[in-house]
Amino acid sequence: MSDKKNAACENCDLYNHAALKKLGVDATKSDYVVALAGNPNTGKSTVFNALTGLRQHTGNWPGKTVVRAEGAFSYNDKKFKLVDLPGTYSLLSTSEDEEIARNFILFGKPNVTVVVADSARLERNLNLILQILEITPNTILCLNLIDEAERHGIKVDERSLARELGIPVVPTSARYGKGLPLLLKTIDDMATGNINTKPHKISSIPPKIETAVAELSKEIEEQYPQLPNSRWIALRLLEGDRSIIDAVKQGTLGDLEIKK
Ligand SMILES: Nc1nc2c(ncn2[C@@H]2O[C@H](COP(=O)(O)OP(=O)(O)OP(=O)(O)O)[C@@H](O)[C@H]2O)c(=O)[nH]1
Ligand SMILES: [Mg+2]
Repeated sequence: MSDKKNAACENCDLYNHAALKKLGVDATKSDYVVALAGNPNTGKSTVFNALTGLRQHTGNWPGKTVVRAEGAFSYNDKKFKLVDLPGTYSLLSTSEDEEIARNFILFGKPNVTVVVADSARLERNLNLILQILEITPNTILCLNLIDEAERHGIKVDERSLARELGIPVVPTSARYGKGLPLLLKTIDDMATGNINTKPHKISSIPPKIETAVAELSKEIEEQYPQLPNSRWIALRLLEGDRSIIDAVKQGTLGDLEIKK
């Protein structure tokens, strides 16, 4: 093979996919942590199984994953712990599985959060995507079920979406392994700091509230220096989020932090 041919091969999907090693449940001593979040029934566990080689329960009804599952893969000689979260429509925990998902995104400090969305029902997925962008800039949108969307004549303009959201958008068809090589590469690039995002933020907050948020987040930071996202917690407290208020009252906010 000529050098030119080799160089082309190194950029092709197949080559990059070959850099993947599925490591099953052995998630010890990982270099990076990656969370899989998203609405119920969008294919999170299907992506998880494809990358780890494990067999998390999948099926065509919502609410299959009820606790978080952990697995691992290595890619380009780096070890990634992958965490499959229960499906959730929002981060304002109203049920136990939503709380599990929210707590991990908030306190598990994942290096990368992949939001797996249903391309055929993108609009209803956007609420959660925007909420996650409020918490972490290290987010990738995985536009899954692209085959289903095509079947329904829906074409998503992923470039415009990436520009509007300010994060990478990767179309996939996880059940058929399509798009996963690019997803892997994007996860790797983001974890190693080679991608800068500019996440879309929900419209600005009135100055009075902004002052209150700033004061409150300063106090939270002093009380709980280990906690990331003190601003997000301050916003939830001002909004009256019951589970966060209770955690502060009972002095268990720090306990929400998840050990890696
Ligand atoms: N056609 C098609 N089906 C898919 C694709 N990805 C996943 N599925 C199917 O969609 C269904 C749901 O997949 P899961 O991986 O269980 O979804 P989940 O997001 O983990 O669901 P919860 O755990 O309930 O939140 C399963 O029947 C999968 O086989 C895809 O790209 N195309
Ligand atoms: Mg699942």
